Amino acid sequence: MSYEQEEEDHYGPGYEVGSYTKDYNDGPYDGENDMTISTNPEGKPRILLMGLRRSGKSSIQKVVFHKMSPNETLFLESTNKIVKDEISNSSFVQFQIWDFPGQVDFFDQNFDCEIIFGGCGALVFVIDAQDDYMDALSKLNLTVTKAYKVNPNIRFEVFIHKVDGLSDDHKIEAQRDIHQRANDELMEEGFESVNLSFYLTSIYDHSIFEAFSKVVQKLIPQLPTLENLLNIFVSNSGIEKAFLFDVVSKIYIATDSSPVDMQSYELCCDMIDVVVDISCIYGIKENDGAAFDNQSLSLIKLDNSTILYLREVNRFLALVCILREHHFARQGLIDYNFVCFRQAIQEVFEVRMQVQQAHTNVHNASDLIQPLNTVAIKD
Ligand SMILES: Nc1nc2c(ncn2[C@@H]2O[C@H](COP(=O)(O)OP(=O)(O)OP(=O)(O)O)[C@@H](O)[C@H]2O)c(=O)[nH]1
Repeated sequence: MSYEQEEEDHYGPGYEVGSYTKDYNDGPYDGENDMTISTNPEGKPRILLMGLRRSGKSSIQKVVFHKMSPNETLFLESTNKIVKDEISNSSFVQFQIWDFPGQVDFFDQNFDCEIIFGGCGALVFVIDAQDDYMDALSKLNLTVTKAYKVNPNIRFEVFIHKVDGLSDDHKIEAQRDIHQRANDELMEEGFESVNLSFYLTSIYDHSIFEAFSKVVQKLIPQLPTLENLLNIFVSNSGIEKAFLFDVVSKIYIATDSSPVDMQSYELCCDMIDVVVDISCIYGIKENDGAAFDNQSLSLIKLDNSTILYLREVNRFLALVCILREHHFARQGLIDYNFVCFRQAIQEVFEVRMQVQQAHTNVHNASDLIQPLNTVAIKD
């Protein structure tokens, strides 16, 4: 339905929304005591967190996925074995994060590169920008070249981390310098086809959530479909910007194709916090006491004639939109288009579920005859 023809919109308030999501098991579980790890049997993408000691790997994982407040990370102990964390809190955000100890030694015979890098979707390398980063750059080079030889499909993501302590000029300079040195070194060694992406991050602001959103998005094969749906939705509803959020982690798994500015993203994150907090305090506790359900909806009017509008998409996903107040006069149209959008998302889920099911069946069958490290990880 187009923005111009809103007169005819009808939608029923009692529409049924199914959820195609699984229950999730939150919380970390310890990995094995050694470095011999088997591949994830469900074929979920795996994200590796690597970097020197105290660069901030565990803090990132705890803040983004376990709601730890940044100040509490001061008390985190050093990781001395691989910690595997299953992130399955949304149908689209399902992956494993493996947090590596800073002193990991690739030449240790317990470190099986084939298994570790073979089943990996993305490798996040964390560099402490407040420290001298020359050692980190050598380790980055060693890690990337080792991993690339085993699996050239890995996405390499470099977090230039702890930038909260740096001035704006210093940040830009650090990024330029690290970018140049890392790429020059790879070129010299003949790895010119390796592509590194760089992000300036800190756990003390939203930059770490934004960066992780981009890392995760690259692992979602349905991303172009989701972006397309969002583009259609915003252009027909008079909306300026829309984010599809994973509510628990506040990672956005897709947005429309207009550029993302940090302020808009932060506003939307804050809105999710408000909705979840209010629901937790005043919401009616049903069976599972969830603070976010299929009735979740919120509207916030800002004093600059802007509206933030949140709607539940499924048990784990929310759509958060930013629009001008006068466009919200046509709320009926927006809501009707939203119902169409939600329906389309469900169809994407259904297809995805079928593909995953088929993948699991193939995987189970192939387990009998082939070693685990040859199993495809991506959906
Ligand atoms: N200023 C600042 N400090 C941070 C940031 N992220 C992490 N830290 C601090 O960095 C220190 C080390 O963090 P960890 O998460 O334990 O580092 P790690 O890389 O997991 O360390 P290992 O387990 O030894 O490999 C902690 O004191 C954190 O509070 C950040 O964005 N900014």
